Amino acid sequence: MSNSRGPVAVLGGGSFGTTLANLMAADGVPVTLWLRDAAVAEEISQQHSNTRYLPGIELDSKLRVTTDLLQAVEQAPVIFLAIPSSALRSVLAQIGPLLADRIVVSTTKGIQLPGFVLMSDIIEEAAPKARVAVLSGPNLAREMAEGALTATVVASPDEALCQAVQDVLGGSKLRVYASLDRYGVELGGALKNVYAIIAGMAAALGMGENTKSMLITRALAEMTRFAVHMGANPLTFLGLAGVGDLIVTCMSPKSRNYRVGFALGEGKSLDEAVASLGQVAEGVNTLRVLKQKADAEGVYMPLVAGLHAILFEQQPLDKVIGRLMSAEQKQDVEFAAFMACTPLEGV
Ligand SMILES: NC(=O)C1=CN([C@@H]2O[C@H](COP(=O)(O)OP(=O)(O)OC[C@H]3O[C@@H](n4cnc5c(N)ncnc54)[C@H](OP(=O)(O)O)[C@@H]3O)[C@@H](O)[C@H]2O)C=CC1
Ligand SMILES: O=C(CO)COP(=O)(O)O
Repeated sequence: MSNSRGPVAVLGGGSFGTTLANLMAADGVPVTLWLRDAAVAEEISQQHSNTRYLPGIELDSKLRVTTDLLQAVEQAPVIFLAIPSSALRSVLAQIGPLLADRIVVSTTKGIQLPGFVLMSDIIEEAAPKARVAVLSGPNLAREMAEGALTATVVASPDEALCQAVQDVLGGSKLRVYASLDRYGVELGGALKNVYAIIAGMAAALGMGENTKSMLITRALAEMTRFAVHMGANPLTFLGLAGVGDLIVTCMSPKSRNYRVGFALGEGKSLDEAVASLGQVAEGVNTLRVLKQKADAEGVYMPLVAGLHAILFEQQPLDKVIGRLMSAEQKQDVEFAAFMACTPLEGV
């Protein structure tokens, strides 16, 4: 069934699934994109476009598409998942046993209830015998689809698995770095969405460049503090899946989470902001899950608490900002103390 460059299946025909599948197809990898909407499948196959999610992008004519989930995964030793976190369980329920011994790569940047469930947890529950990795980095789909150069991280303690994903996905437009810290990479990808909402809000409110820099830097401190508390390697957050992804999502109006924040800063309600987007912004749900977990674990996350207060506790923005600015003044990079006692390998 396998060789070092495919065949590959990509599940999910939104912005990111279409982009990843298209990159690999253009690079000569045999790839099948699965999506549920027959009209979109027909458009991709006949017109080589996906106007719902990537308007104006011409897709490679070698990209194969299907609405038959079993057919997509049957012959693929490597399977990428680009399904929103809220839908991952229902998709995997249809194919779990088929995934035994396959490489399954989650690109989904969300966390789900009950508790604090990562996408890799959901995959391992549905497909206990799959070889699971996560992929994360500064990867705005639209830019990648336009051919901009970027890099990403594939993370798993299984080095052969990482190598297989590097072989299949790495190409002239995309460098794929490996990491052993799957947990840290997955947390980085999910957590930065929350801070992108805050950054979008700050931009809409006309806040200064110093303010934006402070926000991004303190966001990095906060997400690292949480992740280290949970068992991740702090050094992961200095890499592409940490600071790399945080910078791009907090600075770019192409990020859907940033756009939700911007709409909120313009005075729209959360429902209006999400509805006008028409695509998934994982940060809204992640904020709920993260706040609950940070409280339960006793981790200090003032930015998360502040955004939660604005979005879900009806607290006025100026009061929240006032509280953040008057909080006790602490040490900079205090989380670096962990680095001295944390091994460099993945955990
Ligand atoms: N876009 C990006 O730049 C990046 C996104 N990601 C992550 O990838 C994940 C997917 O995001 P993205 O592609 O952007 O999302 P989009 O909103 O662009 O697309 C969502 C896709 O998921 C499909 N979908 C939704 N529910 C189901 C379901 N129950 N069964 C099958 N398909 C379903 C949608 O199908 P339909 O149209 O039929 O509703 C659509 O094809 C997210 O977790 C995101 O954080 C990661 C890196 C970059
Ligand atoms: O994860 C992303 C870029 O790396 C995409 O971010 P958004 O989901 O906010 O668009």
